[in-house]
Amino acid sequence: MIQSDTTSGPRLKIAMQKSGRLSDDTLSLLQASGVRFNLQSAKLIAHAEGWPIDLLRVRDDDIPGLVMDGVVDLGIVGENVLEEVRLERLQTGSPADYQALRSLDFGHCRLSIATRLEEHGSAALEGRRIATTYPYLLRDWLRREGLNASPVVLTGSVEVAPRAGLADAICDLVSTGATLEANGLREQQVIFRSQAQLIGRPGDLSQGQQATLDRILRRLDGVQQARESKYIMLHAPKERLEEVTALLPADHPTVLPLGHTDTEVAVHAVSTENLFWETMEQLRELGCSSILVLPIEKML
Ligand SMILES: Nc1ncnc2c1ncn2[C@@H]1O[C@H](COP(=O)(O)OP(=O)(O)OP(=O)(O)O)[C@@H](O)[C@H]1O
Ligand SMILES: O=P(O)(O)OC[C@H]1O[C@H](OP(=O)(O)OP(=O)(O)O)[C@H](O)[C@@H]1O
Ligand SMILES: [Mg+2]
Repeated sequence: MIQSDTTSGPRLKIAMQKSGRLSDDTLSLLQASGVRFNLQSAKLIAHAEGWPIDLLRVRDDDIPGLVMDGVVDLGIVGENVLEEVRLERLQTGSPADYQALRSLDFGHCRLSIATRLEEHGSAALEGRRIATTYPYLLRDWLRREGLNASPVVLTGSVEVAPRAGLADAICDLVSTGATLEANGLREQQVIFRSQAQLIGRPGDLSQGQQATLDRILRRLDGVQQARESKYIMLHAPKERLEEVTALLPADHPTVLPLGHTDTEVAVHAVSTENLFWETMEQLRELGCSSILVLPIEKML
């Protein structure tokens, strides 16, 4: 049978974390791109409404391998897990290739070595035991630093290991630092920085799958761009217009006449950065009024 449209042929399979830190942001991003799923909590697979896309909801640790083995076409996963699995697979001789498609600007965290408050510096790690869920990333860093220390592999509750006498230090994810503080630990060294990534399997997709992916990527870019942008609106005195536009973080503001006055104009601009309070105050000093900074939902 000849398949001529993008809705026939193999569907695009995307793996995402079923339940955890990345789940809500992943679903929100897909939803903002117009890809919606009717999720039933017990089900592993969900079908997108009106798209040839299936969503597989799994443990985040399984996502890189599913992509690298070509079991799914796309995956959304933290770079920390991605790199850990890639290093492990390189050592065990399993397929470890993938395509990095987009950094998604959520799930920001860092993998850090932490010791008890009274200890200082990474030199103190020589010959010590370091508890971690990321032995491959840790060993890779120790090798590059020329340090001899022994990873103690734990699957959870890494932060209690020093208190429990299981290790002298830990190597774990940090975001706000609250977990370290609550456990009397001090962050000594960041060894890896991470955010969520969209990755693709190695090899070519079918024509229809590629068309679906291209469409999603364009929309994701639009969502990301919109999230980073603001719509600025204000009324400006005509005679200070040049000074006003020079202050705006935007290239080509639109200038419109106002019905009720000849001395003022409306200025509208899309800015790729936020408008700081200081700039708003300077605009006020130039005689601007009704200064609004609005979020943008979509951009194409
Ligand atoms: N405190 C944090 N702040 C921001 N992002 C984080 C934080 N902790 C983890 N992450 C990111 O979110 C990912 C998932 O974290 P989570 O704690 O949900 O994983 P998990 O417990 O291993 O889940 P799973 O049950 O899927 O294996 C991490 O691999 C990391 O990329
Ligand atoms: O620096 P903080 O903001 O305190 O974040 C760090 C904590 O967040 C993650 O755990 P999570 O809360 O996801 O729970 P888990 O360890 O049970 O997965 C990570 O494993 C740390 O324990
Ligand atoms: Mg996990």
